[in-house]
Amino acid sequence: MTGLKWQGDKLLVLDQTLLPGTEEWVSCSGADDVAKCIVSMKVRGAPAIGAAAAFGVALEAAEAYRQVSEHTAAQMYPQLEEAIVRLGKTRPTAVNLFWALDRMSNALAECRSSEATGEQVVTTLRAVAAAIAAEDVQVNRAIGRHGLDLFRGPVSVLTHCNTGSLATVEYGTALGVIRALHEQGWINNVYVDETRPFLQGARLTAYELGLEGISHTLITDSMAGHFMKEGSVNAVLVGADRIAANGDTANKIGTYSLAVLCHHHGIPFYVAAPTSTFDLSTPSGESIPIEYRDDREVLEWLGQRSAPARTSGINPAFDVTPAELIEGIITEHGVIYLPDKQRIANFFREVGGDES
Ligand SMILES: CSC[C@@H](O)[C@@H](O)C(=O)COP(=O)(O)O
Repeated sequence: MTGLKWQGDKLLVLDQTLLPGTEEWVSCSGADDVAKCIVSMKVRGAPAIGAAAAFGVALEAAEAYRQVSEHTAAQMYPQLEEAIVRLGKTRPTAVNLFWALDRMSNALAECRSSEATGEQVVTTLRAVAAAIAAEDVQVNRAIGRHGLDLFRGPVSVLTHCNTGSLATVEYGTALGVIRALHEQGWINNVYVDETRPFLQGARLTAYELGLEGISHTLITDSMAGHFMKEGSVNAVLVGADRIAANGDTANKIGTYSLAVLCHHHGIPFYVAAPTSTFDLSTPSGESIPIEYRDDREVLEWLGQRSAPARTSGINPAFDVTPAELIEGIITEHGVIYLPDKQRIANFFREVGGDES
C-alpha cells in the first residue's frame, strides 16, 4: 500500500487523519496544497513528508510554467523558491523534509546554471521528485533485509508510532523490518503502542499490520513496561525523524521512555531509518528542533474536552533518545551497532555519504 499516488499533473494524498474508518484521497495541484496536507497531518512520517514536499515543488513548477507568458524559466524561479520556503516551514523536526527540499533546490540551481527552458525545469523537477519516491521504496526494502541480521528466529517485538507504508512511500522503516521478519515467519506478535496523543499506532500501524495479516496487539503507551517485565517483548523497533551526528535520535514522543525501559529490562532497542534521516550537521540531540503541537491534542479526546476547563497542557511531538540507549541503527547500507560520533562518521565514510 501507499499513501501517496503521483499522477504527473497531480499528487493524490491519502488523508491519514481519517484512517482507519475512511479512505479518502486529497488531490494536490501545487505546493500550497501539499503544504496544507503536511501541516494538517493528512500526510505524516519523515520520509513520506520528504517525498510529498518534493512532489509539491514539481507541481509548482508545472503551475508556474502555465502562468508565465513567454515560458521562460527565469520568470518561474521566484515562485519555485517561494514554494520551497513555504514547504520547509510545514514541520520542523523530520529532517527528510529538508533533505528532499535540498535535492529539489539543487536541481533547480542546476537548471538555472545550464539556462534550462521552462519546460526543461518542469521535466527535471518531476524526474527528481519521482526518483526521491522510487529510491525510498528501495531503501526501505534494504532496511528490512538488514534488519533480519539482528534476529535468529521467531520474536515478539514492540513498536511505536507509525513507521510503515503510510509514513514512507511504501514498505516502511521499522515496520519494514517487521514486514521482513513476517515474510520469514519470524513474527510471533507485534505489540503496538497506541501513541498518544495523535494515535498513529492505534489508527495507522494497527491498520497496516491488519492489512498484511501480521499478528499484533494494541496496548496503551503506559503498558509497555508491564509487558517487558513479564518477558513478552524480545526487542523494540522504532523509526526516526532526525538522527544527530553522535547518534542521538529524535522520534515520536514516548520513544525515549521505551529506550529507558529497554535498558532497565535488558531488551535491545533498535532504530530503523534511511541515511537521509541523519543530520550530520547537528552535533547532538540537544540541537534538534522539537515540534510543539496544539495543546488540544492532549486536552481533548475525540474532539471533546476531556481535561478540566482551566487545566493547561503541553504537547511536544517528539523526544530525543540518547545514543547510548540504542543497540543499533538499521540503515539501507547495514546496521550501525552501538552508534556514537566515531562509528557514525566511519560508517558514512565507508558508504560514501555526505559528511558535511
Ligand atoms: C518512517 S517514520 C519515522 C518517524 O517519522 C515516525 O515514527 C514518526 O515519529 C512520525 O511522526 P509524525 O508526527 O506522525 O509525522
